[in-house]
Amino acid sequence: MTAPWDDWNHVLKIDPDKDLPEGVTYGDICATGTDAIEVGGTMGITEENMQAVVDACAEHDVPLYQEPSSPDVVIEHDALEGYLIPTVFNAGSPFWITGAHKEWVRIDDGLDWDRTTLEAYIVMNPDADVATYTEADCDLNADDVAAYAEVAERMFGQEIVYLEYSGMLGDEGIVEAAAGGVDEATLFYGGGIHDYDSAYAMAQYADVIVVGDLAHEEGVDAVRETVEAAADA
Ligand SMILES: CC(C)=CCC/C(C)=C/CC/C(C)=C/CC/C(C)=C/COP(=O)(O)OP(=O)(O)O
Ligand SMILES: O=P(O)(O)OC[C@@H](O)CO
Ligand SMILES: [Mg+2]
Repeated sequence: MTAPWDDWNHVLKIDPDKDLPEGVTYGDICATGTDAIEVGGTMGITEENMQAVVDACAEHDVPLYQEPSSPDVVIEHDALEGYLIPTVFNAGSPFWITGAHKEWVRIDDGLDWDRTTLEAYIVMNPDADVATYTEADCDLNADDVAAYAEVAERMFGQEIVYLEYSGMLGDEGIVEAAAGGVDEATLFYGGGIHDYDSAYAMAQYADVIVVGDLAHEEGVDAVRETVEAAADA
């Protein structure tokens, strides 16, 4: 079975709690050539700010996915292709592995499983909000990361393994190890991508690179460079 992300190289992650640079519109963001937009962040996420970003991107021609940080910010919107739901394999509490998901299933009896896919996160930057929030054990070497990736795919049938360095550029050796741990699963890499070279370095090993803060801090020309690198790698 093929999934949309089998054909992706590049994803933009738009944080509804952050502004765009002066003069940049959501239309500009959607026209960067990225393969898809994920709307999500760790802190300061509400149904209202999620809705506002999806509304602003809705009329533009790019696949839109919501990446909720908790069940209470999940929104329904005709413009959404689907939901990418994190599960944090190296979280300090099972709440972030299955607990939040159990709550979501319990409260939402109309949950649209056909449009829902999990992302098996391995969180690597101890200083990122997502690491403190989920109390992730980021003290992992290349073998640990490769093994988590293999466990995600083989034991838990995960289609997407997400190596998350949010806020810092990852170690190439670790990204290579993660790629070695998966067979069929799609490897997403995110964190610290800020130009062509950093994008290329990560995209050599990852199937899909995710670019976040650059869109909020630098704008569309910088993002376009990373789209180009992802296609070249
Ligand atoms: C069951 C449902 C619907 C949701 C639970 C989903 C889980 C387990 C969330 C925990 C992990 C999490 C908060 C993921 C959000 C996506 C993410 C990693 C965003 C980037 O975060 P940072 O870059 O650290 O945060 P900011 O940029 O917001 O500071
Ligand atoms: O903001 P950056 O560091 O680009 O990280 C992207 C993404 O992986 C965050 O979840
Ligand atoms: Mg971030």
